[in-house]
Amino acid sequence: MEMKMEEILLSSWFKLHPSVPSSHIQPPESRPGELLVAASSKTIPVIDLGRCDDPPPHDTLSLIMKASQEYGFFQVINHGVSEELMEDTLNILKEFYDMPPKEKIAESSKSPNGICKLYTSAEVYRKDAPQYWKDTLRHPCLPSGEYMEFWPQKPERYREIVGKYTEEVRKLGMKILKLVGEGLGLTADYFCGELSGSPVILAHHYPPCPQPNLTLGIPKHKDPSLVTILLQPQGIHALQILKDGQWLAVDPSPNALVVNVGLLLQIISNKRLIGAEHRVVTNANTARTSVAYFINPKDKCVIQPEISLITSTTPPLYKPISFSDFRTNFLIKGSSIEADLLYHP
Ligand SMILES: O=C(O)CCC(=O)C(=O)O
Ligand SMILES: [Fe+2]
Repeated sequence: MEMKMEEILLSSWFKLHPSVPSSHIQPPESRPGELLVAASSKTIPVIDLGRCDDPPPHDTLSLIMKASQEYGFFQVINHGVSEELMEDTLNILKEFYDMPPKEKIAESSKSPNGICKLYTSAEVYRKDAPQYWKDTLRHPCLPSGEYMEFWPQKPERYREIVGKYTEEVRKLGMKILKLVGEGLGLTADYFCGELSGSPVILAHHYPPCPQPNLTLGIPKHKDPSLVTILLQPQGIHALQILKDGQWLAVDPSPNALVVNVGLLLQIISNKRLIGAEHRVVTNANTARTSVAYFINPKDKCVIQPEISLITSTTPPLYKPISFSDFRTNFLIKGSSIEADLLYHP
């Protein structure tokens, strides 16, 4: 029997189960075992962007490049996005997820082609595979405001707050991409045009889970973006990154945003920068809402190693692919698309 969307949404039914249903139990090798988790003192770098203009100017740049080479992940503080706006954005999304299922679905189903939508893992992952412990609201957030007429209108201030947040976080993203461009020896505006022309927002909601050791919020993956900027609440250690075979928990710094290199930037930089693998674990006590801002190219952009980074000793590692093909393949295969794009797997 087909289930209705409002019955599928995890945020609607999780309270009904005192234990994790078999559909959501991960196989033993994917479970968030304790053994691989590094000591909590070992975490990703925190970079102070407020010092950007301090001499010597290259300090921030070299910290960003180093973190992007060694971790593919860092947190930024004094990043220019207002604390109040960050709090308002997390709160409005919590309010969204607290609405009755039918209302949530109606508010996120306004676009004719499903570009703005609310989904649960059953819809994007194979239905016969183990499911993940989250729901996601996804929609474009173009600087031009295009598609905003399809965004939720409830909670009442959704468009105002998320519109303002995505505007501010874009400025931060472009600042970081300019520094990365400079660090790679490219022109300052290398990433400014169509390569960063199609940002989207993914607002995730992970309800409390009665048996966190059996489930995952998001499985191990690299982001299909140039760069992702993540807003997350304080006090919950849910995001983990894979570094040298160990899972490192990201310890949310006060008022920080998390920045990570996506697979597209790894390809364009011919692997000078790495898109680190990461995952999200669940917890028994507190619901977690996080907001990922993906800086994505326009569909027609061709993603390939930048020619000026190719030398006789550093030949291109990846085959060219249009972003629209990349996106379609990523939906089917996930991060394993990386191996398909290699010239010499
Ligand atoms: O919720 C998080 O902490 C991470 C989300 C994430 O990895 C993603 O949206 O790709
Ligand atoms: Fe991710």
